[in-house]
Order: sequence, then structure tokens, then C-alpha cells
Amino acid sequence: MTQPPVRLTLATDRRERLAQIRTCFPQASGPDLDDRWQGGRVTALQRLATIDADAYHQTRNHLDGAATRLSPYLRHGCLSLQETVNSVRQSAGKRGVKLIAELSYRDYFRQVWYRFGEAIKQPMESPKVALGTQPLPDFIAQGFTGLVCMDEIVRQLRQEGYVHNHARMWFAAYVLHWLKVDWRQAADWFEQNLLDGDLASNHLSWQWIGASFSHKPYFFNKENIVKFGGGHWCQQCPVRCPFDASYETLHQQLFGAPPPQTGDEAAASHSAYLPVEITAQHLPLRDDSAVVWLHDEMLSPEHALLKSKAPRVFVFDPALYGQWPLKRLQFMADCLSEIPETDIWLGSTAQVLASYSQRHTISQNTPNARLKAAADDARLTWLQEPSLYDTHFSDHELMRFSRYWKKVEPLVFANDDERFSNDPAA
Ligand SMILES: Cc1cc2nc3c(=O)[nH]c(=O)nc-3n(C[C@H](O)[C@H](O)[C@H](O)COP(=O)(O)OP(=O)(O)OC[C@H]3O[C@@H](n4cnc5c(N)ncnc54)[C@H](O)[C@@H]3O)c2cc1C
Repeated sequence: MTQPPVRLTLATDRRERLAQIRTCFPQASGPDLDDRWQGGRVTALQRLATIDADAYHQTRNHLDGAATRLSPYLRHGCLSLQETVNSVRQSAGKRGVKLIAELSYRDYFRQVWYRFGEAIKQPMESPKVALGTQPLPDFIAQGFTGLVCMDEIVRQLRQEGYVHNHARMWFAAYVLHWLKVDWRQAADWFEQNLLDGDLASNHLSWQWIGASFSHKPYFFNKENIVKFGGGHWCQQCPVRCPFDASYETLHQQLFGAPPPQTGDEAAASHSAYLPVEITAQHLPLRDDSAVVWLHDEMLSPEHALLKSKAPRVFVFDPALYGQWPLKRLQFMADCLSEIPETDIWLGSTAQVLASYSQRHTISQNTPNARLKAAADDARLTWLQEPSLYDTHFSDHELMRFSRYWKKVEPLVFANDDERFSNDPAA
């Protein structure tokens, strides 16, 4: 039988709050939130202010390069994609295009999720190479492969919940192409351990690696790890390296045939907009008849729905978050601690929302079917989330990032010359 919901008052002291979440979720796996990560908009804005778009452009593929580490904040809505892109445009102008392209990758995957829904959990296309069906071995989940690079990636994943994009690509390629693990199992496990875990960015990236959402599989060799990883992993590695060969040899070994001579569409890096902002005037209901349900994609005190005076509610729902690692629950608690006057509950979302029975629930729309199912409320109004680019994409355009980007790239800086030249501060 489900327990009735309990009201939580989050401790204002951060250490106490982290301990409180540990107590509320005794089943949650993994370590406490690493000190390098504090949830919430305040930290997110600090990170945004330190972004160096030039350094990003030059070094983003290197593990010690200038990656922004913004993904957990974007994933939980502490920052919107739109304000992040605006900030890059204003600080770096056209030099920020690489970073804007990467940020747009996130929007792209989300548009694919909105369009194709749960189907993104299955192959989007026939894979261009044979994919394996092996279960995820324990030695991967525990990080004891013997390969220093892969074990270190799993250690970072479990400890911090953040892994650099290039390392995610190496790891996924190793698991799919060398170990022939079923990509769905691997993707589920990987997503569950991330602070930025997101069905679309994660599952579609795994499919990109596996070539069921791209023209050819992604794989790598030792030279690539040394060049972008710095070489220290390889110096310590005691085993014979399975990656130490040319791309031609590895392709033959892994897939049997010579590399296909197709254009590298998906490898062309990722990213645009006419924003539809949620504003108070979009609220269809009076404050005294509505309750705002804050879900895990909108954890910012600046969220437009919070401009109304309607009560706001967040629910730590075990049906949604029971499998999430402790660190991610603590990250969300940090975010919530910055959103004043929020009723925070532990229990079933549907039951909590039903307890505000005289009120109509409003929330930000999501492609996440699990969130929608949890609310289970016919009287819930979903307000459209702001889209990065105000344009329509055909199914065909959504099947490759390069097509999406071709359409939106001209929009990115379309009005900037005029806008910034009229701005006395520019
Ligand atoms: C196998 C695999 C699994 C992944 N799973 C996730 C996931 O669950 N959640 C997630 O947010 N990202 C995922 N990514 C995408 C990407 O690795 C992360 O967004 C990025 O590494 C986050 O670090 P950052 O903020 O420092 O990125 P930066 O390089 O600084 O990029 C800035 C922002 O752009 C967006 N971005 C950059 N690259 C991508 C990309 N390839 N796809 C989508 N968005 C991108 C992110 O929002 C990121 O925060 C995955 C990639 C791979 C290869």
C-alpha cells in the first residue's frame, strides 16, 4: 500500500539538507553529492558568467578543455536554454557559434523527443552495423574492466555524475562495439547515474554511437584517447590495449567490413530561435484557483509560472525518483532551497495534487511520459515550454542534427547587428 504523502521542510543549512535527503531516501544508491556540484540557479549563473566561448571552441574536445559543465543546470531548468544562448551571443557574438551549436543539440534532441515520444527508446532506424544483445556485465557497472580509461570514466560517473562528452562517447562505443552490450540496457544504466540524466540526450546519443540514429557507427582508437585525454590513463594501464590499432583495422575487427564511405553528417558538430516565452498572461487561471506543479525540469525561482501568486508544489515522488542516485536527489534539493514558498512533499504526485482539490493544476509541458503519467490529473493544464527556435521541423529534418542546424543556424544571429547597434550599452 502506498504511504500517504508527507510534507518536508528542507533545512536551510546545506550540510543538514544533504543529510536530510539521505534520511528521506534510504534506498538511494551511491555517494553524497560531490562538493564540486551544488544545485541551483545561483551556481548556474556563476558558471554562465565564466564561460569563455573562444576557449570552448578550441578545447572542448579535450577532457581538460573549457567545457561549461552546465548540463545538470540546464537539465533541471535552473537556466533556460534560451537565456544561456542569449548570454553567449551577447558576450561572444559570432565567435560563440560553436557553443551555441552544442547548446542547440540539447534542443534538437528534445524536439525529437516531443515528435517521436517513447519511440526514441527503440532504434530510430535500422542500425548500419550489427549491434549486440549482451546484458550489461557487472564488471562494467562496478568499474572493473581492467582498462584504466574505462574504469576511470565509470568512477567519475558514479562519484560525480558528470562525465565529459568525449569520454561519454568513448565509453558508449566500448560498451556497444567492443562488448556488444544491448544499447538499451547500457543507456538506461548510464542515464540513471548521471546528474544531467535526460532520456532524449542520452538515448539518442547512444543510438548515434550505435548507428541507429546516424549514418555510421562512432568508434575510436588509442591515439584518440591519448590526444584528447592527455595520455596519463594509458601510462598507468596494465593491460593490452584493445584500442591500439588503426581505424581501418579496428573497423574490420569490430564490424567486419571496410568503413562505409558516407558523409559524416552526425559528426558535424551540433545547434537556434524565436522564443515563445511563458509569461504571466499565458496563465489561464486566476491565482486563487490554481496550483503550480514544479517538476524536475523547471527548478528555477525565475521560472515564468512562478510569477503568479498561485501556490507552488514539488513532490519527491518515489515512483519518479526512487531509482535516482542520492547525489541527484540532493542536487534537486539544492535547487528547491532557492525557490521560496514551495510546498515540498514526499509521496505520490497524483495524491499530493489531488489534495489541492479546489485548485486546477498548471505545469510546464514535457515530452517525458513518466512525468505526465505521475500527475494523472485530467484537470492539469500543460503550458508550452519556450522553444529555442520558432520554426517547424519536418520528420526528415529531425532525423539528423545537420538538417536541423542548417535550418536554424541562419536564425541564431539574424537580428543581432540591428539589436546590438541600437543598444547604448553595446
Ligand atoms: C553516450 C552519451 C550520453 C549522454 N547523455 C546525456 C544526458 O543524459 N544528458 C545530457 O544533458 N547530455 C547527455 N549527453 C550529451 C553531452 O555529453 C552532455 O550534454 C555534455 O557532456 C554535458 O557537459 P557540459 O555541460 O560540460 O557540455 P558542454 O560541452 O559545455 O556543452 C554545453 C551544453 O550544450 C549541450 N550539449 C553539448 N553537447 C551535447 C550533446 N551531444 N547532446 C546534447 N546536448 C549537448 C548540453 O546542454 C551542455 O550542457 C550524452 C552524450 C553521450 C555521448
